Amino acid sequence: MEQRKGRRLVLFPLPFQGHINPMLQLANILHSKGFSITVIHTTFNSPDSSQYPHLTFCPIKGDLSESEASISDVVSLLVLLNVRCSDPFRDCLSGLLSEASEEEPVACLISDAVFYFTQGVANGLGLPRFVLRTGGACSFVVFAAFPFLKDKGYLPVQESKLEELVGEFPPLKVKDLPVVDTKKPEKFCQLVDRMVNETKASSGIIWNTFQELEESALAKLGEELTTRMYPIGPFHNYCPASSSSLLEQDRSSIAWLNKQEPRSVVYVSFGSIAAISEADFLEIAWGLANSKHPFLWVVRCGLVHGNKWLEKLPDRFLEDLNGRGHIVKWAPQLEVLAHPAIALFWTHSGWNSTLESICEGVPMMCTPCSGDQKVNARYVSDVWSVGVQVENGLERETIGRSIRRLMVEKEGDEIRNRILCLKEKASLCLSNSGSSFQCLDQLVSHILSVESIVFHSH
Ligand SMILES: O=c1ccn([C@@H]2O[C@H](COP(=O)(O)OP(=O)(O)O[C@H]3O[C@H](CO)[C@@H](O)[C@H](O)[C@H]3O)[C@@H](O)[C@H]2O)c(=O)[nH]1
Repeated sequence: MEQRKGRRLVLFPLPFQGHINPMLQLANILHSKGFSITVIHTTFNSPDSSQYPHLTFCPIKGDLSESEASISDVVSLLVLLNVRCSDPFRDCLSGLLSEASEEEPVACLISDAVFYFTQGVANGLGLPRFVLRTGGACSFVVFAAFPFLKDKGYLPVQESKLEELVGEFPPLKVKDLPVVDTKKPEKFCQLVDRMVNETKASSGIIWNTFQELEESALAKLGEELTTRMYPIGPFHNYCPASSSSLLEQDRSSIAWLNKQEPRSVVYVSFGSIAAISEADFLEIAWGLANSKHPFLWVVRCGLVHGNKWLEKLPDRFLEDLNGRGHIVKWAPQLEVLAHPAIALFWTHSGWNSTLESICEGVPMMCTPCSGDQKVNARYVSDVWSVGVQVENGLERETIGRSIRRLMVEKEGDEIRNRILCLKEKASLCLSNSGSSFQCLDQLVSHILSVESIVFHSH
């Protein structure tokens, strides 16, 4: 722990698991650098403050009503959050600024890129805002190019062009563009534009990635943006365990893994938001059962459209597998990926899952569902070559073939060797002279320098 800096930072995570985890990891990292931290959060999906006694938590009120919180269209939900949080967030932040002691002034706000409204609030209060982008740089490059992609006719995506290459963004195909299935595609484009523009207007962008992984995407952004960038990830490698889970992690996963052979298990999880059809659910179930490999499968409540949990699983499905399959509602994913029994991660390619898999050297089988996941999956399969993608629909035969490619065939060994190299780089970048280590020091200096401007203006 470094000497206290006498400065407080205010953090504001977007209230979803894939965004809360990296923001609270960042809170820990900056706390260890000597800053005091206040986390402003919504009451919707509020983090468990008891896990973080060293941080101060400040809930805002009146963010989402119960019926609003259950809106299933993710774009509508994100836009609504930006509207509903605006007033209570401003009140909360200005309260914190006026209460702040002279010995410990607030240096800056760090908020999620998707909370675009916070840039205006910070400007109004004379407080510098840094952005945390929880996704990768590779997808952000594409989001930033949405106006260009519209001009060129790639967007909105046309069914007949799905397999075409997007010439300006190799190796992306039209089907890899990070669009979201929504009733309001226009609203989605506006959301992306606002996220990108307000991020560009910020004092700096903090990335949960590392230079060696996304060299070219970061370089491209460096040419396009004047905003300073700080790739200081992978965040979760700084501190051992993530305790920001909104759902209870089922420890039976580890007890079950302890009984499996080394490097034998397929771990299947599609993150905290993705939902799949009943038909896909059954194909996955049969694909796993037929593969003959042991599997640990996270089936979240609500993962299958219109279902509570496992009601559509065929009768005696697990019993007939004689212990070869284990299903939980939520797993301690970091511990699972680090377990020696894990051979393969079948993922929806959320950015956190992708990074976590790289850091443990676990090859990936990708079925992206939405948004940035499609870009991440293409990078996993075609740029870093550390996994394969199950393309053109989920069918038990193609699932079986993909599992075999990774578990049995020579290609699988090559993929494993490549991801072990990346794992090594992910750990080196945090060492004393590593790229993320150095960027973190630069970020700390930058935060300390912007603070002095505000300090005098208050
Ligand atoms: O059983 C589980 C499953 C997941 N996790 C954790 O939950 C997080 C999930 O994050 P991620 O893999 O990024 O998936 P999403 O929850 O889908 O994340 C959202 O946020 C990401 C970061 O912005 C985006 O890349 C995704 O597209 C978006 O859906 C990870 O830290 C996992 O370790 C668990 O702890 N237990």
